[in-house]
Amino acid sequence: MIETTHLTKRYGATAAVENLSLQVNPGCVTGFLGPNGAGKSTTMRMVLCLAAPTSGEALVQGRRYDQLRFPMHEVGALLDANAVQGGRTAFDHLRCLARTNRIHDTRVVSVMEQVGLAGVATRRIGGFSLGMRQRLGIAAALLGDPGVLIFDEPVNGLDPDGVRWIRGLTRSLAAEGRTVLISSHLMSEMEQTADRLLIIGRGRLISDTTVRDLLRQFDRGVLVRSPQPAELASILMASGATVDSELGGLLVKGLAVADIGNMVARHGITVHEVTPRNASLEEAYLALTSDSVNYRTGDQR
Ligand SMILES: Nc1ncnc2c1ncn2[C@@H]1O[C@H](COP(=O)(O)OP(=O)(O)OP(=O)(O)O)[C@@H](O)[C@H]1O
Repeated sequence: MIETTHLTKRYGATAAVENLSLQVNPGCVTGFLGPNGAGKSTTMRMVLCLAAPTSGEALVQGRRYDQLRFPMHEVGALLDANAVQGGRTAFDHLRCLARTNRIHDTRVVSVMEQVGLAGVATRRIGGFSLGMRQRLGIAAALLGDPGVLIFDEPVNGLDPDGVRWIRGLTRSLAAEGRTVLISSHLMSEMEQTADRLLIIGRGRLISDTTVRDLLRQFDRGVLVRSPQPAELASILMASGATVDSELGGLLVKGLAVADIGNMVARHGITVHEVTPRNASLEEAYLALTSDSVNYRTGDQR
């Protein structure tokens, strides 16, 4: 588990992270979302003791990262895939890391296979594409078989096959009972990968929710078309739903599709269409974070 309590980081007048208290639990993929400059990377860096909090604390498995004796066995992290020495081969890079935590070479071979880099193990990292570096960073994170994984923008630079691979990998790591925290700007990807969402803006927690609950919160109703609109509307409204005329039909809020179906069947009303108009995660996210965006282009104002 990852836990932060009143975590704060200031750089001069900039509050990168402000009084952030959150928990990231095992057994599910937690998406860490927020606009540019929201404080995601700074939070992750404080969890990994790469940046010192101005106040508050961040713990992994109940301890500060710098108190862990063999940290790679407890926490694996990918923060910046380019933070590697280009002159080393992929295998040597991982072997050097492995030795600092007494991890055997056989594990290096096995993680290289797991991330699909076995065929380029003896190539220098300097010639790797961003996607290959991301895979290498993930291999490094997995070396110690840790219970906690922290990935900052892991799908950056990955092709669609790679994106799908990360999705499967993170979901299976979570299914094994690990704690998995991923930051990303790709909402469609998060919709498919994450169970829980921690959304921050300007360093503060905006929402601690699940993908399902967030989508429900921004539910835009169900469009129902019927040749008996007035009769249908009064039945739906009598059950507490809100009904508006829209797009040549009725836009119903406050009732699920199944409830509407049961109701029209019970009252013998003919319907020609029942379409849920779900918000996408991207729409819900944009609505939630619209007040927290730091960087906006002229045409978005
Ligand atoms: N070393 C630093 N010195 C000064 N300011 C910093 C430093 N690191 C981060 N910041 C500032 O802290 C704020 C949060 O930055 P951070 O990189 O954590 O955001 P982020 O959510 O990861 O953004 P992005 O999605 O763009 O990667 C920004 O205003 C950034 O400019």
